[in-house]
Amino acid sequence: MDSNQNQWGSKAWHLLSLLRAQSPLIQCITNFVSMDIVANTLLSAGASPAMLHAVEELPDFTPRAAALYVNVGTLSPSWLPAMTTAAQICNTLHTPWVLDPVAASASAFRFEACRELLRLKPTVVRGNASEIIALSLASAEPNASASKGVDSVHDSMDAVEAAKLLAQTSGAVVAVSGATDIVTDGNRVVGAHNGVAMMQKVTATGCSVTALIAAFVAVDKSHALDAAVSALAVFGVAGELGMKMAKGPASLRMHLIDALYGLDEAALNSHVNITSLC
Ligand SMILES: Nc1ncnc2c1ncn2[C@@H]1O[C@H](COP(=O)(O)OP(=O)(O)O)[C@@H](O)[C@H]1O
Ligand SMILES: Cc1ncsc1CCOP(=O)(O)O
Ligand SMILES: [Mg+2]
Repeated sequence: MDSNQNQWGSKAWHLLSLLRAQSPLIQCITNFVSMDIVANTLLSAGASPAMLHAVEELPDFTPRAAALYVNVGTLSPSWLPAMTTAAQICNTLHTPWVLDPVAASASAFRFEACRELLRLKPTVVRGNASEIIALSLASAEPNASASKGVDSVHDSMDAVEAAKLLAQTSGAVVAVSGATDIVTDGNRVVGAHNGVAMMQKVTATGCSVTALIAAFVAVDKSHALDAAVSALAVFGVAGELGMKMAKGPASLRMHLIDALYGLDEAALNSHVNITSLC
């Protein structure tokens, strides 16, 4: 193993250890499908999740969160003001917040909501390749043929230039999940090669890894790219370890969460596979 791998392994372990020690409160405004697995992912990693989305509660609650996670998966008009208000509170308090633009191009309403949220300066945006490609285009209209609902029709490597462009125009660190997870700040591009294909067969694994990115950013606000890469690698390693015990998607879900909870330094160091892509 080369020294870069050792450095990434040490960094990812350091951040996971901080997360376990600090147990940061992560406010999640996320879709109905994902609520259970997102909360269990955050708990097993050491964070403290809370699913709150009533606008009336935000002035009291959002300032207490160490990070905010916003996910538009089951967006409705009544939820959007909660998302934008919570993001604005975070910006005022310099609290990091992370956006998951699920199915960004599914409809004009959702596409415009994602663009409005992007204007509120998320710290990190994590999507699959189709979502990131859709959002990076200059067009004011979504291209419906460029995606299939919540699932990607592109490989993550197809989205490298789109991710760089989106990072440059939004100011966010942009992460694209897939066989290779890609993370860029518009300049550096890093690839995390962990995970197993079966993770795509468990609903809301993408939502879960975005929430995990929020937890990692909560414990290292000033290094969002490193935190995002580490979270993606940790989740991918948990998937690899979980897959050794799993018989299919349902048992992978259970074993991935168990593997994340039990992940130790030796296993993380020996599995982390992160490279610089430019
Ligand atoms: N072909 C693959 N090989 C390994 N890991 C994968 C593969 N596809 C997706 N993953 C992993 O599954 C998780 C969810 O990613 P993805 O399916 O791209 O997100 P989404 O659910 O938002 O479409 C990520 O942790 C990603 O690294
Ligand atoms: C199936 C589905 N429908 C609306 S949100 C959602 C979950 C999407 O989760 P992910 O983006 O992690 O696959
Ligand atoms: Mg998704």
